[in-house]
Amino acid sequence: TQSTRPQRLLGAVQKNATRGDPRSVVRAIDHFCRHKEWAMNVGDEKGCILDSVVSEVNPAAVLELGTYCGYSTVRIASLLPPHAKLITLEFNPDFAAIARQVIAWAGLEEKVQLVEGASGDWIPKMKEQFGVKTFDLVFLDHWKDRYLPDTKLMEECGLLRKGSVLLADNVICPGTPDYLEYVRSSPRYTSQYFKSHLEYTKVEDGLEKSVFLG
Ligand SMILES: O=C(NC/C=C/[C@H]1OC[C@H](O)[C@@H]1O)c1cc([N+](=O)[O-])cc(O)c1O
Ligand SMILES: [Mg+2]
Repeated sequence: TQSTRPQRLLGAVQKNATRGDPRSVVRAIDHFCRHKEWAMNVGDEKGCILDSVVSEVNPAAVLELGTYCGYSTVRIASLLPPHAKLITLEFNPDFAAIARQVIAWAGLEEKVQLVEGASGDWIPKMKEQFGVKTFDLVFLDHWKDRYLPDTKLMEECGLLRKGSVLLADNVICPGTPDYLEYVRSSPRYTSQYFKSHLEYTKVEDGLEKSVFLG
């Protein structure tokens, strides 16, 4: 039977990356996506911006919305201080199954909790299920029409504190216009756009970094 693109991406990791070496996993996925098959990872160019924000925030608690194959999960987790935790939500069970193996190949299972299900269902349960108080950093990379409702939900559930950083992928392509309008016009956020390109292409895209002011 025909393999899926995520399965072929995992194969490229297992073939070309070194077990326990997150940077080699990132490099193997980028090579696969640039030279074999495009896939919707944040990619190397926007990935560098992601790395710089993670390093600047130095978060103890991170939430990622939209795991896909675990590329950004590995990038983020590889930069976390000891005892820091990353919870990543993925709705699609096939993607989740691949991501678990990519995260394991990178040797980052201890730092990552992958949760399968819908963000709208899980966000209200974060505190009781995972003992989370607030998130220092949230990376939004899931369905583009869920960025705004899920951000409002995180506010309502008290998951954001003064200084929490939201970093959103694809604010230009595919685009998240309602989210962008909200974080840029709300007095509760200070927002900054990092211009870049859609992963592995010359199409404009960018990341929006928004600091919650409490
Ligand atoms: O839809 C995107 N991401 C959300 C993914 C949604 C699907 O994967 C996770 C979720 O379970 C759903 O099945 C996306 C799309 C493009 N794109 O160019 O179409 C580029 C990107 O960086 C993206 O994150
Ligand atoms: Mg994306």
